[in-house]
Amino acid sequence: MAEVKVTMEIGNDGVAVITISNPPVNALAIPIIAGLKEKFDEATRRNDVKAIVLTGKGRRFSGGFDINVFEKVHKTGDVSLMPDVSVDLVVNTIEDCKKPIVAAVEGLALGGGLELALGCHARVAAPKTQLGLPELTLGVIPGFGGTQRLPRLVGLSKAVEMMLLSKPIMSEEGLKLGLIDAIVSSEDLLKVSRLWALDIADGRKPWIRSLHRTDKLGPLSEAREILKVARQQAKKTAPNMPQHQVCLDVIEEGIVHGGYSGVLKEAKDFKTLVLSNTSRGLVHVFFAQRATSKVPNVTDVGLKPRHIKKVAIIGGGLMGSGIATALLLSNIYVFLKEINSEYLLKGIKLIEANVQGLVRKGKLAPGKADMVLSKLKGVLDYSDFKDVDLVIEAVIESIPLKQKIFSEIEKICPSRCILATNTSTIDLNVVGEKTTSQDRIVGAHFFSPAHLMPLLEIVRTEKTSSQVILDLMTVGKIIKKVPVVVGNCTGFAVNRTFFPYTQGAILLANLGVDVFRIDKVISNFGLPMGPFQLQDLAGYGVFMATGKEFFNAFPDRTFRSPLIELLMKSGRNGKNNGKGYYIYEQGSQPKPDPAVLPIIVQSRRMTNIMPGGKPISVTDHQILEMVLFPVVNEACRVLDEGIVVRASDLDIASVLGMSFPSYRGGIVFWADVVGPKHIYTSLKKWSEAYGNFFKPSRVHLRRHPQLQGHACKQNSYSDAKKLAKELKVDLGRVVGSGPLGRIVVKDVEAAASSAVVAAATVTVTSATGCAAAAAPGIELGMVVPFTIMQGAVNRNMVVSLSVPTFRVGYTITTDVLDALYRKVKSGGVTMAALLAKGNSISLGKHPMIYLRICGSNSDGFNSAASTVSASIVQLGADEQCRLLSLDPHAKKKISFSFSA
Ligand SMILES: C[C@H](O)CC(=O)SCCNC(=O)CCNC(=O)[C@H](O)C(C)(C)COP(=O)(O)OP(=O)(O)OC[C@H]1O[C@@H](n2cnc3c(N)ncnc32)[C@H](O)[C@@H]1OP(=O)(O)O
Repeated sequence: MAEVKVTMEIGNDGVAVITISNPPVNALAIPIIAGLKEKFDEATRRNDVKAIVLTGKGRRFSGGFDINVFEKVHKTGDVSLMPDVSVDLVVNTIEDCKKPIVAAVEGLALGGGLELALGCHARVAAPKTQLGLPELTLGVIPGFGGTQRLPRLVGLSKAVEMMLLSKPIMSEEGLKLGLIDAIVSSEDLLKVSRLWALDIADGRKPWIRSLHRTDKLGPLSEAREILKVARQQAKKTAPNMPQHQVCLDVIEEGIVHGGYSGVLKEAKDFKTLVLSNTSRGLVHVFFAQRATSKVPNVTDVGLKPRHIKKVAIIGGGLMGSGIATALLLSNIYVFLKEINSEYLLKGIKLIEANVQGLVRKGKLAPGKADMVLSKLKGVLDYSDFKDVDLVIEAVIESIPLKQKIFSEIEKICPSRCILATNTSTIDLNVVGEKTTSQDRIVGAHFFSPAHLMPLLEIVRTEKTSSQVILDLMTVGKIIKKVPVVVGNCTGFAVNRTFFPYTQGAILLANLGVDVFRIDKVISNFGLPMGPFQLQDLAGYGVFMATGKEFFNAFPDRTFRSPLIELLMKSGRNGKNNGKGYYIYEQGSQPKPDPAVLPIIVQSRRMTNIMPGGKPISVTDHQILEMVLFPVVNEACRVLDEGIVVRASDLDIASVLGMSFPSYRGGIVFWADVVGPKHIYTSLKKWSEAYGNFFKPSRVHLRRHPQLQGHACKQNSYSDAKKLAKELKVDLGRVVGSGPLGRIVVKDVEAAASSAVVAAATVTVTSATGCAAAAAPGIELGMVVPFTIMQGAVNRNMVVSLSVPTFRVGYTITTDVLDALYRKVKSGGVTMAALLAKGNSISLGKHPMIYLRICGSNSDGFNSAASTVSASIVQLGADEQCRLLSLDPHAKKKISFSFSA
């Protein structure tokens, strides 16, 4: 691990170069701040030092104050962990230093990094260096004097814009604004900075203390006007976030009472904001987003991403054209395939419109549009698919059509080619059923509009290879998406978690609550629109189609309402035809349509769920909870089934896929703040009053410690911790079953198994309800310790059986399982079928284990199929597997289809 340190070198010219070294971004960690203080003090003291240059190692000046310290403050509530940098280091040590200090800035100077540079007496930068104060995105304000010095260097308007929008500028613009004094090549940066510092020392260049300047602030009345407009703007754009208004107040303090007074207020208000829930939520999102890049058995097994140069998209509709646009914008060649020239032309036009739209919004230079579009080729057959690296199918949600396409592309595309589907609901095993390339099949679930929405849900099955997942994650990053790897289930992570969102709102409407009030409550909470406006936007057809999937998958907890059908019958189709719950007219905001109310009344009559036939009386707060708690309830199930790698992945997915407010930290984080107990008791109360839709999942209670995240991390026994490290299990996701909820070895083993993608075809449970201790061998009639076996078997599946052996209580060589699979694969037997057969045999041999149908109870052990099968491999029952072939359409039938 690279050392976190500050070094100082003194040259013969009498210039001390102080260098920050804390890779990868030279964050200002506590030891760095202490090191800076020490080196600056030493340089000031020493007679052989005439001037000082401050720089960062590795061509990055600094990414700002160490955000990990915020996290520590959030966990402990101890704000004294924040050192006094602003006055002690930046004002007293740097700005008021008796020797001139020049910042040599390269790569990036963000947040506290830029603030250190602002405290220096001049700034020399390399070309294309990012300069910004993005602290507001973390729920705080600049805290090392940035609110005071930036306006004094670039003027008030620009400084307010940079801070409130958290938008960095490049050094080229910085030079024009006066933030940077000179731009020189990277090679000359230190040389020029040293000379600059000496020039200041010798009076050839001005010695400027930014905090003392007032020339760019303008008259007070003008400044007040700028701040007033900014306040009004922030009220609209950031209504639930305190840091915007505080930032403006602090700037005003400095303008009215002087820079030093502003610095003091800034430091004080910064400490208050660090402790706010907004900062907790945003800092959580910062780390959660970065954590999505770390996928066990994918990103930590030494695989290298392959280069994806050419991509074929099948289907030029809204999704296909959006995905194509995103790829083209990142210089990737795209073949867009349609079934006839009319559709193809339409698809190409949509892409052109997307690109032009970006030009209009200033997001793409006009000269670049042609270059982007030159990488697109429309095709009507597969002849260009022979050397593509990735195919993304984006046709309508029809199983037979998708199956046909996949069996065709499997034959045409090279064997290395990734075969991806953009389905939002259909089981991937079903999509790939007619192929033998299931290891290359993966879900690439984009969100509409695909060229703008940041989330890419990567859906893997138990057969998708790690290499394919890694490649798709890499493409996702290249096209500037945040890829989140999830498991295969109805709706995957985002749609599955949020299906109760619209349903809850419709249920409330049927209970007599006004739909426009519900929308208002939700948008006041921070989502960009309420659930009814969202239905209008998505189109009722989409809503009906996905709704059906959820009704089928989770009949125990879906609410059926005729409302959407009634709306459609009345000629409404949402935004598509300008008429939904709202009226949509060109150029104006959607207006609530009172004419929709009789339709809602009709729906209420038909569902007849209002207690005593009267609308229920609820507060706005209750409305919010009745819409969102069922979502939390489903999130618990999604976590429990291991659909996401870690709880925070669901937070990111909810923020980026559903626009859940980032300052609330995402759906799981928010639930944690609200309190799992309150959520559980509320759901229980409502389920008693209004039915099963609200029934708290059985996993909910078990998940309490999990929702409290870090709490359980500190509450695990050391042997459990050791095992978690070995099995790469995130303890934050583990439910403790030991005394006082502490995590014991057994819990880690169980988590290791369920964290991996759900094989999810069958669930198994033990009649004893818990795992037995590890046995030295398996014998007839024994209770199979499946929770112990699960994790190991699954992990081995996921790394494509590349690990030769594993040990879990006793040793089984995966070669055996591997060899067995190879043997039966050619006969059309899938791994799932093999495992299912294993189950059935185990079932016969071990009476203490029984199977249940998947979906009938989500509290089962999803991945146990593999476990029990491992025992079968051990018993050498291979010849019976040949006969089987799994029909993924009929997952539910699996447990009936095989007899021991
Ligand atoms: C008092 C002060 O006013 C308060 C502050 O300074 S608050 C901090 C202000 N600074 C920021 O907000 C910048 C935050 N960082 C970023 O925007 C981006 O990381 C970046 C533009 C610097 C670099 O982006 P990129 O090259 O894509 O790398 P990215 O993956 O984001 O980060 C690399 C690693 O550095 C870490 N990192 C980045 N900035 C960090 C910071 N300020 N503190 C601690 N860690 C940081 C990331 O967590 C990540 O760690 P990981 O590899 O373990 O996941």
